[in-house]
Amino acid sequence: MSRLPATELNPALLRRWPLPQPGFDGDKETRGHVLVVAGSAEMPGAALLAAEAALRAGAGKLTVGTAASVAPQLGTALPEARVIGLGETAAHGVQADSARRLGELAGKVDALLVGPGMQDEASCVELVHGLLERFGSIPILLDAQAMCTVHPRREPHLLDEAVDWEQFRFPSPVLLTPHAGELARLTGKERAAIEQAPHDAARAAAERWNAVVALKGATTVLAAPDGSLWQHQGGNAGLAISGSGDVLAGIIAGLLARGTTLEQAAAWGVALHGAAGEQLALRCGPLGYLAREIAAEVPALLRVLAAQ
Ligand SMILES: NC(=O)C1=CN([C@@H]2O[C@H](COP(=O)(O)OP(=O)(O)OC[C@H]3O[C@@H](n4cnc5c(N)ncnc54)[C@H](O)[C@@H]3O)[C@@H](O)[C@H]2O)[C@@H](O)CC1
Ligand SMILES: Nc1ncnc2c1ncn2[C@@H]1O[C@H](COP(=O)(O)OP(=O)(O)O)[C@@H](O)[C@H]1O
Repeated sequence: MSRLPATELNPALLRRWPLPQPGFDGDKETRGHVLVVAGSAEMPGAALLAAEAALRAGAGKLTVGTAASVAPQLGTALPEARVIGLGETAAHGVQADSARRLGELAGKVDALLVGPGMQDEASCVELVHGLLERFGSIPILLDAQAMCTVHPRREPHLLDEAVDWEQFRFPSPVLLTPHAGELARLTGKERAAIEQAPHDAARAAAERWNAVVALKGATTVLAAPDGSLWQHQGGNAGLAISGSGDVLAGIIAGLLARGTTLEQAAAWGVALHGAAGEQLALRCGPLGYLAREIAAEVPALLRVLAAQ
């Protein structure tokens, strides 16, 4: 099969791919309710970064599921959210049976993000499988630890002996947002090999797992299971900062809640994140701006990109 080259994700392309816009009389429900399952005792900040970014991308309503020990602080830091405290494992993960509790929200939320700042791979993977069963009809983004669902590093026997991980595929596409280090870990390849051929790596992962894959880096490559391929060049090295990927995941989840496809949310999310980095570099300097400052740039950029 001939392979088409990657399409450049630039403002002109995004203009031809407009985001769903609410009517002037739309209430918050019309812009979507996003559920973010994220954070742990050691990384509560990742949940805060991702969840706030979802609202900055225009989602109307936000619920966060996080480790019970940090839920009250998260609720105080993010008063716009409903925060559900979930039982914790000894290894600081969210207990897998939390999928049942969160499942009460099925039918009430429009997009699901799982993974930023989560710990305990085994419980996380079981939790994700439980969430996939319950939220299969809405768009799902798996980031960070939650991506281990495609191939757990440790203790797969704890999960389901019948699963052949080499054959694992999502029953319907989800969105994955690995950096090269994560994709290396998930595929068993060397990070250098991924970095040398990111287009091939993203496309192979998308086809293998039946996922839309955003392979993050200075150039971010976006691949769909049907072989479609985009790339985004923009932003700057200041975006390579702790928590930046958590913000990107939140922006994309917010766009998904507004009614975009997985591909469109990833394309717009990557472009908005890069443009936010460019704004911050102009205002603050090329390095040293903080991940927590990225999301606040997004509303104005949405206006600019949508209006061009
Ligand atoms: N405030 C917080 O609570 C934060 C939590 N974070 C969470 O920390 C967890 C682990 O993050 P990391 O992936 O940085 O884990 P690691 O720092 O453990 O990195 C894993 C591997 O990937 C490589 N790697 C890291 N970043 C890379 C990149 N941008 N490109 C290529 N290779 C890269 C590393 O060299 C390493 O081999 C995630 O759950 C994330 O959500 C981080 O996002 C930082 C902020
Ligand atoms: N040199 C660069 N130019 C543009 N964007 C970059 C550059 N380096 C990293 N990025 C972007 O910054 C983000 C970093 O995400 P990630 O590595 O997951 O961070 P973290 O895990 O610390 O939150 C990605 O979206 C990546 O594409």
